[in-house]
Amino acid sequence: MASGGEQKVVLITGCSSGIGLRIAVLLARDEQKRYHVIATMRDLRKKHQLVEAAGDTYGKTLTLLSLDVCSDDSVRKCIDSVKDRHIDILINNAGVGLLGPVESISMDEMKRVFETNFFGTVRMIKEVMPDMKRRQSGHIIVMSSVMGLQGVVFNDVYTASKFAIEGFCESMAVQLLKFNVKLSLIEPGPVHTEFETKMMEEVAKMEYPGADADTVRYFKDVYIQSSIDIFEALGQTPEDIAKCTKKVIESSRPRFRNLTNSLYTPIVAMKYADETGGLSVHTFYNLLFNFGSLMHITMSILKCLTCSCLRRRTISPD
Ligand SMILES: NC(=O)C1=CN([C@@H]2O[C@H](COP(=O)(O)OP(=O)(O)OC[C@H]3O[C@@H](n4cnc5c(N)ncnc54)[C@H](OP(=O)(O)O)[C@@H]3O)[C@@H](O)[C@H]2O)C=CC1
Ligand SMILES: CC1=C(/C=C/C(C)=C/C=C/C(C)=C/C=O)C(C)(C)CCC1
Repeated sequence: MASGGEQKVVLITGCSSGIGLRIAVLLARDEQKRYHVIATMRDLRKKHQLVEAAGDTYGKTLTLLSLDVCSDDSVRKCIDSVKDRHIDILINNAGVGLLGPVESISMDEMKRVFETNFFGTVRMIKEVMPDMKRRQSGHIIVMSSVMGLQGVVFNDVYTASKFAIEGFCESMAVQLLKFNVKLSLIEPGPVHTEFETKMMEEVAKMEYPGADADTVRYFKDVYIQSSIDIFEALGQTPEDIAKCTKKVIESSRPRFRNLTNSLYTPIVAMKYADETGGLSVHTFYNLLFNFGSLMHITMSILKCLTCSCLRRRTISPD
């Protein structure tokens, strides 16, 4: 038990892999044992990776519960099973990606993304926030994305789901401040997790019916190739994001927005440098369609351009 205070109860969604798993393990392994981690996942048959990574913290500072963010029943049952429903820190991490030409994506697939990324997070906050407000304490963390701030071609629906959650949180944060409840967004750029692998597997097997041949070619031959370069040049590890999240939790005055990748900051900065939106739209167009083959070099230049001023605006894992 932590000396000089109670352990904080941290509930995390989507811990079967990737960022959620790494946050759960990092907090459970805290040397001062300041956290009791409730790691949740929708399918407990996928617990092995987490259990292995948790090592001897499993059953001590880390416990496992089943939770599907898309189900009212599952969320209610899970929170009711927590002692006194007391959660100090809620980490909304569960999320799914969706990539490809909009013409070939069914409305049901699009709704599934919003059900998980937007309504799933809202459902969790709705369930946990009233107790936090009553206690006048708590911290809600939301795993957003750089795509919550800026659109990326062929990620139209995923981007929209993250924009939606950014808008929701930006509104919510003001009210919560009145009740001494903190709300922070974490905004990673590309991160090497199953998120990336799952999407690449999808792309390999999909035919993209409904989209014309040129669009499919731009998507597969131009976007996907550039995206691979960008992941290679700028990709962070899930451990990096876990460290950034821990820093935000442990900060005495946590920021509302937390970009994690200083190499991606110049890309986001374009949005704020030109409020008409022209700069980002035309730069992205040029990067993709005019200098596509130079993406490697472009990414290197981007690294050089990342001045210390921009670095200071991100939360670094170290
Ligand atoms: N990887 C990246 O480049 C980036 C990711 N993010 C965000 O980070 C978060 C975590 O993604 P990441 O770790 O990369 O990807 P992973 O695919 O590795 O992890 C996603 C997790 O969400 C879970 N999940 C999906 N649907 C539900 C649901 N209905 N209920 C509960 N859990 C669910 C998955 O569980 P299951 O195994 O059952 O599918 C899995 O545990 C997401 O919100 C994503 O949008 C943000 C920026 C960049
Ligand atoms: C292709 C391309 C881009 C791609 C960015 C990517 C691939 C970002 C991935 C972010 C992820 C995976 C976020 C998850 O939430 C840029 C840089 C906008 C520039 C224009 C061309």
